[in-house]
This record gives sequence, structure tokens and C-alpha cells, in this order.
Amino acid sequence: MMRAAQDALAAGARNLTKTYGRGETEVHALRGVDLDLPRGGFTAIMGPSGSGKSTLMHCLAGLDQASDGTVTVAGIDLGSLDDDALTVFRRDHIGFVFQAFNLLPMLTALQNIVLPLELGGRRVDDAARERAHLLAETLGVADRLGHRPAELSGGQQQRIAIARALVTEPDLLFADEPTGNLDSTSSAEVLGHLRRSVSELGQTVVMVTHERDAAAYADDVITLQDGRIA
Ligand SMILES: Nc1ncnc2c1ncn2[C@@H]1O[C@H](COP(=O)(O)OP(=O)(O)OP(=O)(O)O)[C@@H](O)[C@H]1O
Repeated sequence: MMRAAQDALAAGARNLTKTYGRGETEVHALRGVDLDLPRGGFTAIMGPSGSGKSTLMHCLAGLDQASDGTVTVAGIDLGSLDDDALTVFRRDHIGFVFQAFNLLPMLTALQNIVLPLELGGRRVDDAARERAHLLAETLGVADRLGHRPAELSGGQQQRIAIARALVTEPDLLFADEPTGNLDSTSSAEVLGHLRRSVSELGQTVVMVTHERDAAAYADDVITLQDGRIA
């Protein structure tokens, strides 16, 4: 592929195939998925339960290995990486936001946001703290940074979780049912902020969702059906 075309892609999959088990218990979770995720795009993955959404996300994020085919993220062929290299790859290139916010209760919001930097062995210097504050401002939680998660609403907690996922400037941010635990007002806020992270910060976002309303915030919607793109 030409360099310019490659740079325009955050990630891609070719003939991505994932089979769990063998023989009678064999499950074909992905049956040859081809996918290009443009850099700075917001892609929603939809599809019925069991259609392969989580499996696709896990393969793209380097959490699960393909049975066949290739996954390329930020120009790296994930099939060429061993477990240790995959761990480093995820730390350096991938951000996650989950349905359960997974904030650490004893840390303040700010401490939660900068945690991935500390875990990655990076120094949390003034520039990092400034970036954390900037993200908190963009996400509308700058006045909550000294609070612990229990003192925040669900929507605020999820926005802190998004700031935490963005602080390492990942090539890809995965959001797995990010509004599953939120009321409709908080959902709209969180989705609006994910949208802004794409439009204003150039972030690439992949979101798994069951909700059409949520998918409407994305640039593209991919629908999986029985392990294939429908
Ligand atoms: N570790 C595993 N071992 C065996 N089968 C698995 C495993 N993980 C997933 N599967 C199977 O692979 C298929 C796809 O599962 P996947 O979780 O990707 O679907 P999904 O679209 O994310 O579903 P949901 O919307 O219910 O979360 C299902 O039939 C599932 O039972």
C-alpha cells in the first residue's frame, strides 16, 4: 500500500477469521471480515447478540488473536507480535472505555486520568498534567478533578474514563457499550463528547453499541451478522 494511503488508516483487517473451539464445539465468531478504519473517524459496530462484535473489537485491540487473516493497527501487523509485545502494543496504541466505568474508587478523578501514564512508566510531568486538565475541560469535568468517583454522577464518571483513555493519545479508542449504564441525558452527553474527541482532537473511535441512537453519532456504521459484515 502507498505510504499516504497507509497513514490515512488507523487500522485495517483482511479476511479476519476467528474460530473458537474445535470439532463439534467449533464456533465461527468471525468469518472473513475486511475492514478499514480511517484515522480521525468514528465507527460504530452494531449487530445482534452473538454476531461477533466483541470478538472483532478484541482482535482489533490485540486482546485476542485471529485464527486467520491479518489485523494492522498504526502500521503494525498484530500477527507478528508475541504476548509481551501485544501488551506493550496495547499500552502504547490503544485506549478502552467500558460500560462499567472501572475508575479506581480511592483515587481522585485527576489521579484516575493520569494513571495510564504512570502504569506505562511515563513521567507524569507538567505537560502530562496540562494535557489531563485540557481533556477534562474538553469533556466538561474540569471542576470535578479533585473528587472521587463516588462523588460523581454516572455521566461524569464515564467522561473521566474517556479522559483517562485519551491521555496516552492512543491511535485507536475502543468504547464497548459506553452508555449502557447511563440515563438518556448522560448518554447524549457522553456520546457528544466522544464525537468531539473525533471532530476536535482527531481521535479515532470504534464503538460497539446496540442502540441506533448511539450509532447515529458515528461517521460510519458497520453491521455484523453471523460473523460477517452485512
Ligand atoms: N471464548 C469463547 N469461546 C467460545 N466461544 C466464544 C468465545 N467468545 C465468544 N464466543 C462465541 O462467538 C460468537 C460471537 O461472540 P461475540 O461475543 O463476539 O458476539 P457479540 O456480537 O459481541 O454479542 P453480544 O452483543 O451478546 O455481546 C458467539 O457465538 C459466542 O458464543
